[in-house]
Amino acid sequence: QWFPQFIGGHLTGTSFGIPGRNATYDYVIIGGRTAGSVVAARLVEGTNATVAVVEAGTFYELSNGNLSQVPYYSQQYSGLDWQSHIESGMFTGNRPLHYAQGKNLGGSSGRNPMLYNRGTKGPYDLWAEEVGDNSYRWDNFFLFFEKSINFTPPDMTLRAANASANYSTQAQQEKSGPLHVHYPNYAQPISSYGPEAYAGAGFSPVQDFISGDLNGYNYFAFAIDLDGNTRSSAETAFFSPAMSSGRLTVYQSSTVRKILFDRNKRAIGVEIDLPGLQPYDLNATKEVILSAGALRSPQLLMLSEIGLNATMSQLGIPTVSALDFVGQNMHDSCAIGGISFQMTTPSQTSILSTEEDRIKADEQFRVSGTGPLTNIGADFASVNVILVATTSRGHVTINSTNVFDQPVIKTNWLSTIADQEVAVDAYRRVLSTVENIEARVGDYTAPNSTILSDNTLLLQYIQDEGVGPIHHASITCRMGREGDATAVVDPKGRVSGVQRLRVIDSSSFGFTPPGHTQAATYGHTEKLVTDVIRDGGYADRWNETVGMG
Ligand SMILES: Cc1cc2nc3c(=O)[nH]c(=O)nc-3n(C[C@H](O)[C@H](O)[C@H](O)COP(=O)(O)OP(=O)(O)OC[C@H]3O[C@@H](n4cnc5c(N)ncnc54)[C@H](O)[C@@H]3O)c2cc1C
Repeated sequence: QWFPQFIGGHLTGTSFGIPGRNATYDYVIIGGRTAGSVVAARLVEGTNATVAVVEAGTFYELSNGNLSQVPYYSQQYSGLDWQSHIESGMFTGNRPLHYAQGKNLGGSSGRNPMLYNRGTKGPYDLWAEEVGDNSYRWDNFFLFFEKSINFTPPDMTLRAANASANYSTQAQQEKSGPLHVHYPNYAQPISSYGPEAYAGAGFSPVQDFISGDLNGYNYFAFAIDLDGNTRSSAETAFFSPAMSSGRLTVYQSSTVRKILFDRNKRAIGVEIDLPGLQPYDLNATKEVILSAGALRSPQLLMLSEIGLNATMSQLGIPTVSALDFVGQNMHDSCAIGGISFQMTTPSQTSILSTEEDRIKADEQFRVSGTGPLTNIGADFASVNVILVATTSRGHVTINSTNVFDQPVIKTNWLSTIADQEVAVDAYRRVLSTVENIEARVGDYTAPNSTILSDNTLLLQYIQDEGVGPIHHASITCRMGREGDATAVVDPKGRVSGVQRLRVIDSSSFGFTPPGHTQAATYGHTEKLVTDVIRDGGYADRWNETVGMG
């Protein structure tokens, strides 16, 4: 049972840094979300170092309670988000669009709808080639995926008989990590029509979405903890358990304004802003690790004098390291809408439309861990279209020296002919699945058949009304081979031109595999933190405690 006043077995308040007071740690981590939580936990486990995490948000269990924890409500939030917007443009019908990024311990893993999948094999091999490090090859990288997760097969005694999910024997063996990956105890009624609909459109079943093949249909797995059927996040799985070590200190609701360097360009700490207090410093005797995510890691590098000379000189920021590609090269998936139609089965929303339904579902969730609240509302027959391997590239930059001002985000979705053609073709392909859904009633409500039959009109419709974020930004501090002038970090995540500073998060990928990005972020972080530990001289202890050769 969850007691909100306890985090990781401690009263809240234990293991917390004292705001306003300078302090010194071996490692200072900026951002306690997905990557930052994993770095903190692995450093505590694999070293005897002291570690501080500075996070602008707080524990989502405290600030957002059940809404963050119960799968069905997982996309509702208050105060957990940075409220960023992307620059509107012709490819998004000039609409202002919110771009979510979690602001809490556990990060976007505490704010996302928890889908867990891993991308396909080839792109990992490409990542390895791009950066000249074979650790990123699928066969080698698998070790890092496995380290994070604890897989549980679907419980078919609780799911409906016509909602069985495939999973591989490989998945079954993945039991040693802290992040729970599981199939909900309830499937959306429409999903039972999925196999027939997708097979009719020429797709085949895949054994799961974590073994390196995404080309086919199946149910998604989610980061859900079977014990309570609540969200399993980087905070619950990694961060909070690590707090019991006594060597992990968290500064919550605290925003890093700047990374500090000595005259030899060595990162020596961070400057923190907490409203109502004078700024104060945390010193790092070994390294500063930047894990502020794909939108805010480049922002913080630029505010810390690392980036494109032209941008920074306009704002009067001097340069410690002139790196032209900070914030450039942003890879991002985008949702492009879908096809709406009426159906005879209950939908995600209609199933809980009355007060009585909600009370019943709540009781079912609490008493037996079953029912609609265990499911986020999307299985595999929701007819959303997402471009997962895009060729359009965006960027992130700054127009202010204040960390509390939003970074400028330009996604440029659908700006290449290739992405435009795939978008139109994807709608056609989806159309052929929808044709086969027996539960569909009548014609489509949107887009109408005139638009659907004309490529130009359809593309315009997608740009004006369909395209939007699914929040998978990455590579804004791109990893490249040592000496690559277009890269920001090397294959160990070390920032070029300075010392003792690494970027470990989704911004420092070398290539973004198709699919959702949290599994790649967990794997990438597990890989880079082994580099931190080895470079810190802790290899022996690491091998002994974690068994990594
Ligand atoms: C709404 C949403 C839905 C998503 N859905 C899915 C999904 O279902 N499946 C999936 O696989 N992926 C999903 N993703 C993507 C996935 O969650 C991210 O790719 C992943 O969490 C990125 O991790 P990260 O560590 O790079 O960044 P984040 O998790 O964003 O962590 C960055 C942390 O740094 C903190 N921070 C930033 N600046 C500062 C500062 N100056 N000082 C202190 N702290 C700072 C932030 O508050 C944040 O906690 C989703 C993302 C979002 C936002």
